Amino acid sequence: MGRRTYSLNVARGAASEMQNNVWAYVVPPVAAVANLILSGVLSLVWGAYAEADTWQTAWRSGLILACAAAIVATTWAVGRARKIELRFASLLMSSGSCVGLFVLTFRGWTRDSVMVYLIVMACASVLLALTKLMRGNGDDARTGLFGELGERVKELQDIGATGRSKAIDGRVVTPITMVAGGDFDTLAKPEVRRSIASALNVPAGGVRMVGDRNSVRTGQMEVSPVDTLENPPAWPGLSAPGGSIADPIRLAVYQTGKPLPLLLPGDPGEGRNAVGVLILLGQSGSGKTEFQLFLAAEARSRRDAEVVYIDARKGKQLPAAFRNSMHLMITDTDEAEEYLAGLIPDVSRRADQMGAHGHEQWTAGCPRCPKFKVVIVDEASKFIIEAEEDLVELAESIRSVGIFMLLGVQRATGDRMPTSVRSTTGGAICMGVKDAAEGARVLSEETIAAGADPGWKNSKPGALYAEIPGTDPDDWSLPARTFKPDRDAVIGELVAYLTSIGEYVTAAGEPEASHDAGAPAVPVPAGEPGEVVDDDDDPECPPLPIDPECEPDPDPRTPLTVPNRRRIDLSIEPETDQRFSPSQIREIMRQAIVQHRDAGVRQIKPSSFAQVVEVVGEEGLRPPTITKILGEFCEPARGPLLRRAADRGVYVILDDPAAQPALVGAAT
Ligand SMILES: Nc1ncnc2c1ncn2[C@@H]1O[C@H](COP(=O)(O)OP(=O)(O)OP(=O)(O)O)[C@@H](O)[C@H]1O
Repeated sequence: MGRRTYSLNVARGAASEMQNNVWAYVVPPVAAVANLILSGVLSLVWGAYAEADTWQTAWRSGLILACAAAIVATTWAVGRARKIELRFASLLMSSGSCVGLFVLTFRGWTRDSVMVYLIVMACASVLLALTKLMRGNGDDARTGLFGELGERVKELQDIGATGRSKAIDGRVVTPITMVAGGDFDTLAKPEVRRSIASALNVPAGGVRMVGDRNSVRTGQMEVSPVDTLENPPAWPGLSAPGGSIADPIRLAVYQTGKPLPLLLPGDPGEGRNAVGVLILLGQSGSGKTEFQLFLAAEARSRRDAEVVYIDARKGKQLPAAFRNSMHLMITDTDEAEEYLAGLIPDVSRRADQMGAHGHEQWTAGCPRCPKFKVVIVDEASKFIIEAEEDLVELAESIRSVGIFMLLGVQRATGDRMPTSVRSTTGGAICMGVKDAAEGARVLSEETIAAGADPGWKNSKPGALYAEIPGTDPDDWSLPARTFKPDRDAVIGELVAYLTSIGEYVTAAGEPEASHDAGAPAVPVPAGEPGEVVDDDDDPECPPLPIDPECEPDPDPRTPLTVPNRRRIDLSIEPETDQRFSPSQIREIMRQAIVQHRDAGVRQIKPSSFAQVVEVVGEEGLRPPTITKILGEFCEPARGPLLRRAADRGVYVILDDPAAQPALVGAAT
């Protein structure tokens, strides 16, 4: 008795309430009968059958009238929140009781008066019972289309106001404004989000509360009814092969279907910082390796990036074609430590190089900046612990010199990820971990408070939350997922691209990595600042358009060294004070290359033209000019006569100027 059970099924948009409380139905008729008995007793001792004088009758009836008025008024007031049916039935019940009590007490019982009383009270009891049975409590939160959700919404209305909901990208977005003095964050509590998720029967992570950064009172509730990340999207291919590393890298897709862009360099124009060090947290099996492979392949396919992949644990298990595609692949712990230690002096070298031409930070498209360096360190915990100071120093300094470092870790506990390192990182990506608390080690409080819960463990590999510069902070608590892994396709496309630009060559049938690390981002125009450029104004030889597929030498300012080896007679005699036009210089160099080829020489370097320099003179053929001209000879428009070899600053002389460059297996 007295137990109530609810069964709620909001998913069907209906709710029902079963009432086992029989008192609710018994009390009204019993009370009506008790009231009748009471009126009989009162009529004998106080009312119609008592020998009362006028004064006694007056004050007794006055008292009963006052009590009756109080009962009727209270019934009316209390029933205000109830539906009109219940209010009417309860008012009929109480007023019927009061009128009946008064009339039967002071007029005496007649058959008609008793029958009228009984009929009215029976009617009121039936109405009450019906209302109870059919409409629950008969109040506004009665079972209905939204069941208890209506009650929750009503509660919400007491503390704030909801705006009109909109469906955006598969989510239902509802603006909420709290009452003055209210705090939107109270809605972001996990228990509130969970009860809303439960009421709506959506996944726990399907309810986000995104606060307004400019107001503590306003925000929006986002409900994602369907988990669109259940099936990861198919890999759409490399996002910008041959493009700049400054172009967004497409690695994952938000739950809303929007791509998650990864922008590694900074952009002062847009007020965006370079990422510098990025932490990738995820337990074993959460999809870190696939993420790193995607990222490495994407970065390697950008013309101005140099990619170093460090995986001392299972690097040797990675496909050979992938390993050979990297500029530098390190699979040995000692070598990795040595490399990371060497990055510190590299930072100051790069800073000097950029500072020399007045750049405060790495700038996309700058011909004098070194290539953007992408260093991916899988299983980085070991290095983080052993080289904490070095990593802190790197994290503080690499951002501006065009280095990005990804540190992949499985745990981010204090012993594996010191606060000193965590506080200097420029972003974090959290894949599946044990629970939200583990994720909170790398994600911000706001992200977790808004509803981010990366506790997928390894049940949803590739699912992640990303806090990275260049993304909307409102999206930091929005889950995303990497593309469905397809290593063969990723590596195949990368190798095809590298082959097409001559940076993936094979020797004896085995792929070889190209090693042009440190080369300038784009071809360097001839001449230093202030120096007279020798041929730009020459109408006979307009400068060729810059071809990203044929990059110049790493550092064209390196002075030429004349090797001690057999010279080839070019049959050109130096003429005193003779000045060569740019087109003549090119012709002489072309002849030199052809003669080298005829003599069986397969590769040349800028230093191979020492004899030409003797003829033309240093003024006409400075090192940057030689580099530029050699670059031009790689152009399809100029033959091509050469193609860049895997080794830095080395060019392969092509047998047939019309031959396609960079065929796999071509001689090096
Ligand atoms: N987006 C994705 N969708 C579906 N499966 C994925 C996705 N990303 C990765 N996987 C799969 O999840 C599994 C684990 O991925 P991966 O090896 O990258 O995890 P990991 O975090 O590197 O694990 P470990 O640290 O143990 O190497 C692999 O079978 C991989 O193919």
